[in-house]
Amino acid sequence: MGSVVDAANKEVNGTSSAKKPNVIFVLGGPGSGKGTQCAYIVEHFGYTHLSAGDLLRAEIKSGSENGTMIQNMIKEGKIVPSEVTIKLLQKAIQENGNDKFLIDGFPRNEENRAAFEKVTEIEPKFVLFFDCPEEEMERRLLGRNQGREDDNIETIRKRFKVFLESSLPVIQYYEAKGKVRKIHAAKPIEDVFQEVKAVFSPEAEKILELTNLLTFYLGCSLGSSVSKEISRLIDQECVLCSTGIETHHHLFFECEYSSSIWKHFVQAILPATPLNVHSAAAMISHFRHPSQAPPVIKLIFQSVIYLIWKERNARVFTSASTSAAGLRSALDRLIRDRLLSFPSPDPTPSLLQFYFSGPRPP
Ligand SMILES: Nc1ncnc2c1ncn2[C@@H]1O[C@H](COP(=O)(O)OP(=O)(O)O)[C@@H](O)[C@H]1O
Ligand SMILES: O=c1ccn([C@@H]2O[C@H](COP(=O)(O)OP(=O)(O)O)[C@@H](O)[C@H]2O)c(=O)[nH]1
Repeated sequence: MGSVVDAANKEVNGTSSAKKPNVIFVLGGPGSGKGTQCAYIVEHFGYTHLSAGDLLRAEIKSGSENGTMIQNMIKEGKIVPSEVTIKLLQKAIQENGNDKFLIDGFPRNEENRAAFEKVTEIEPKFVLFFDCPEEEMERRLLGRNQGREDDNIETIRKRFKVFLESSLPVIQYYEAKGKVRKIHAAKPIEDVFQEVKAVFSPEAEKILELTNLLTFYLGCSLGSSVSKEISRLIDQECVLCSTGIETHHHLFFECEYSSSIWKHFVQAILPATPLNVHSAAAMISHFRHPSQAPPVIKLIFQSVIYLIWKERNARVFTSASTSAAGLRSALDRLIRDRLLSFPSPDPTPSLLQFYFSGPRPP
């Protein structure tokens, strides 16, 4: 077992992403507080802050050949051509010794996003989205007082329009991938940072790792709403076993209740009980089995995590609870129903037949 996990960990760490910097896109309307919160994140979590707008303004000041073009675009609230901004961002990343960056105010449209991904081959770890009503953003920008040529009411209105028409679709693109962490940004600075801090907490990092690994290995995510809800877990006594603190690791893998669910699939389908997200990933990636195995295993992992999470919520928010045996039966039904809807590969046996070669609930 150890060797399989080691091999998979090596594979996870050895992917090209290990050499690539860790990037978080910080998005939100003009004046939503991106720069302000980035300064706090830098101080608390050691990221390097790269503001695309600041880099463009520095380029104007440097007297570069693009300076006048950039200045005119900013004055009009328009988006500077991708190649100019991406070159500046790439240079800033390369010149910096850090390996984790907040990219603030970029990508501002779909073209920015696609070009950045193509040129740098960097996928953001997640997108921090500061959601703030226009009236509040307008008030803040008019009071910003940094001598910016674009902080006048006429340009501000143009920037809002560009944000709605061009930048929101980028946020929606990442939302569909379960990567957006939305922050309610209309509150006082310290309150906003409390929300930001939760996104960067070790537990949130772990669940991000869990969902990213599952996405990576399973080829599909748990769904953005489930991932978002799971990331809100707070440390309290585990409602499934009442004997541990409900961390993600405990809830999904260590807890007696959960491990009894996993054990149900051991022997016939899974080689061992997954101990953590890495061993889960290892099993998925190193599974040597007939062609039917990968989709079935993928479904088992998704279904177990989903039903454990549902059971946890039922216990936290209602008085209902299901025994481990009851959950195993529900899981069995869920998996069979899902497998019935899968197209059957040739030649037989079907996915369902493969699943039935495993154990049945007692
Ligand atoms: N939560 C907040 N409440 C009130 N004012 C804020 C808040 N966050 C930022 N500001 C102020 O609003 C202005 C715009 O903030 P900034 O961080 O520059 O926004 P952005 O980078 O999104 O354009 C600044 O003057 C800043 O001090
Ligand atoms: O990737 C970027 C970032 C900024 N800008 C330009 O720079 C201006 C100011 O952007 P910044 O992020 O500094 O400020 P915000 O509008 O978020 O307050 C924008 O309106 C755009 O004209 C751009 O073209 N591309």
